[in-house]
This record gives sequence, structure tokens and C-alpha cells, in this order.
Amino acid sequence: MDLKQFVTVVPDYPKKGISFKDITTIMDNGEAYKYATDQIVEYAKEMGAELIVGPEARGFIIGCPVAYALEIGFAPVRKPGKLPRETIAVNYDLEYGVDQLTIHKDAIKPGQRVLIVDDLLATGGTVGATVELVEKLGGVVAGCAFLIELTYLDGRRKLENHNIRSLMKY
Ligand SMILES: O=P(O)(O)OC[C@H]1O[C@H](OP(=O)(O)OP(=O)(O)O)[C@H](O)[C@@H]1O
Ligand SMILES: Nc1ncnc2[nH]cnc12
Repeated sequence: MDLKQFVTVVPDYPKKGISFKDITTIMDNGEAYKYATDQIVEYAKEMGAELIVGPEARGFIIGCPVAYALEIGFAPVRKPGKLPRETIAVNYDLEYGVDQLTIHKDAIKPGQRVLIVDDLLATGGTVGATVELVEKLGGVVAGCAFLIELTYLDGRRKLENHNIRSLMKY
């Protein structure tokens, strides 16, 4: 399936000069959503993932169905003040802003093989911070999977030695 036909490219959103890749037009097509999920499920199996970790909000949309299909857990990475128990935090840069991400301290077992899943790799700030959170808790990053990679922003640079799979490149 050519997944790109289901991505809607929105120019100048949320700021002038940003070419926004809207994945809601994948999600609202059952066949395309399932196909994208299945591709990441296969990658998760290859990488021996024992837990899926995804940053809010779009990382949940892609990561949760992958975890469900594999019958493994999903641990959310969230913006500050959203997780109710003890967390650790890491700062990160966005293509359009700066923020902080947090995870529950007990979300990952030491040595657990984690697949990080998100909709899109841009500058790599989000996934870089997520890798840091996973590793701080003693998890092993088995791989990072995205629907979309914006190659012109070279987010891969931040993932040096990690396994990466992106289903679509722009
Ligand atoms: O590689 P980066 O430069 O970090 O950019 C990619 C991130 O940006 C978007 O999330 P955003 O922070 O806009 O939050 P959202 O998913 O809640 O919309 C996207 O879903 C990725 O998580
Ligand atoms: N260009 C972009 N399109 C969609 N989501 C994004 N997150 C960061 N950059 C993005």
C-alpha cells in the first residue's frame, strides 16, 4: 500500500515555513491505519520489543495499537504535570518550540527491551529525549519506529547507534 497518499501535507502550519504532515487522514481510513500499524508490529517483533513507549499525543495513536497487537505493555511519555505519580524529566527542542517530557519512574523494568514509537521524526528532539528517559530508567532501546521521517531535518543524527524504521520519508 502507498501510505503517502493518505498523508495530508498542510503548508504553513502551525507557523509560516512549516510543512505539516497530517496523519489524521491515515487514522480515519481503517485499512491504511491497520496497514501502518502492522508494519510497525513486524518491526517490533524483529527488534524483540517487550514494551512500547510513545510520546504524547500522536505517539499514543500509533504506539497503543502496536502494543495491543503484540499483547505487550505501553508506557506513555507526557508533558510535565500530566502523570500522577513520581516521574523523571528531560528537556528537549522541537522543530517549533522547546518543552519537557516525563515518564513514570516505575514504567520500565531494568533491562527491558523498549520500542519507541511516534508518528513523525523531525529534528529528533522528542525521540532523543524519550531515549534518554528510557535509558535513565535502565531500559534498552531496541529500536525507534515512525510513520514519517523528515530527512531534511536530519533527526537521525540524534539517534546515532539506534535502530530506526520510518515507513515514509519526505
Ligand atoms: O522530531 P521533533 O522535532 O521532536 O518533532 C516530532 C514530534 O513533534 C510532534 O509532536 P508535538 O510535540 O507537536 O506534540 P503532539 O503529538 O501532542 O501534537 C510529533 O508528533 C513528534 O512527537
Ligand atoms: N512538519 C511536521 N509535521 C507534523 N508534525 C510535526 N512535528 C514536528 N514537525 C512536524
